Amino acid sequence: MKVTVVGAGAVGASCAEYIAIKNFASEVVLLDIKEGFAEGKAMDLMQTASLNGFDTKITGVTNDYSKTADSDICVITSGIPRKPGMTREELIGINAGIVKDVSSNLIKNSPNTIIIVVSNPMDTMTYLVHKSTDLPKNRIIGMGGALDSARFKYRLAEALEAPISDVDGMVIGGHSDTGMVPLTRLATRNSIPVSEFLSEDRLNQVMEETKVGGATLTKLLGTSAWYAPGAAVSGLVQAIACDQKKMFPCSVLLEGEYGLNDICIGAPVILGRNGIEKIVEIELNDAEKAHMQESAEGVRKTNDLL
Ligand SMILES: NC(=O)C1=CN([C@@H]2O[C@H](COP(=O)(O)OP(=O)(O)OC[C@H]3O[C@@H](n4cnc5c(N)ncnc54)[C@H](O)[C@@H]3O)[C@@H](O)[C@H]2O)C=CC1
Ligand SMILES: O=C([O-])CC(=O)C(=O)O
Repeated sequence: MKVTVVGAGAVGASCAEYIAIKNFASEVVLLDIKEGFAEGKAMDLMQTASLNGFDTKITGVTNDYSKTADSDICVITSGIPRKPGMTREELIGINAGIVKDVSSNLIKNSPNTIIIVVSNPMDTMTYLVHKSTDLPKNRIIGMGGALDSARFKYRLAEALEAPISDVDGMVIGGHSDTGMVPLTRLATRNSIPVSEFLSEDRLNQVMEETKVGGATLTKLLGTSAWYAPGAAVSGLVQAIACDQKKMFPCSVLLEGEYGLNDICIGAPVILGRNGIEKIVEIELNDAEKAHMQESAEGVRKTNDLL
């Protein structure tokens, strides 16, 4: 199993590290445009191999796509991150050109690859890969919901004063400060709806904290987060590489599901060796449906800027 990660910055390197530590891939290629940067990150990571007990071979290259040839999975993290006070959508001007070029170079060298898009604004970048390449829809996956759901569980556990392993929950919709749809109605602690333990006000607070999860970290760090994003990507990569048939909310091209068409937005999917093997349609209540529609309108506005 060969995985390429484009962008050896904060998220790309964290993603390569988690993939290596989980020890399921034979090879990870890190590619960056900055001279020597990916080589340096790869060497540093390889020097953790004997300490962390992994056999994955990590190599770094400067913009040499021939070294990415025949990758089973390619992750795109290249592009600029936001600074405090910015929205993800403001990154479109620079990141759209980067994602278009990078995806085209990747596919030339790995025509059978599955692409995972991370660069922001992620739903629109995922849509751009659909529009600008011939890859079938099951092989283009946007990573956002897996991260947002992890943040949702963190906030739920905090409110419940419970360990995170007691908590389950999912966030669908757009990966934006206003567009996320945390499904509080379906969230549980050990199969019991969290509404049994938390007031509506507290649940609304959890929902709001989840939606601005990325912005909160950006304010604290001065740039956006990388550990949880890297871990979330590694989870998707592992589900595909190991044919796990795991369910994650991912940005996926919808063709009628959730009443939406011609848009990439977060919905639960089953991930296995073919990439997106199924889009799971769950019954939403009226408020959740309205929230999802509103979220889609936001994503479409950003898509219109392409
Ligand atoms: N979807 C999600 O949940 C998340 C998305 N992100 C997004 O991921 C992207 C990367 O974030 P960070 O790693 O923090 O940024 P970073 O600045 O640390 O790393 C980005 C890397 O991309 C490289 N790069 C730029 N243009 C390139 C090109 N044409 N080819 C190859 N490499 C190129 C840069 O040299 C840099 O090393 C941002 O757009 C950020 O908003 C970040 C966290 C979560
Ligand atoms: O907040 C950002 O800009 C980066 C990101 O998508 C996240 O951490 O959720």
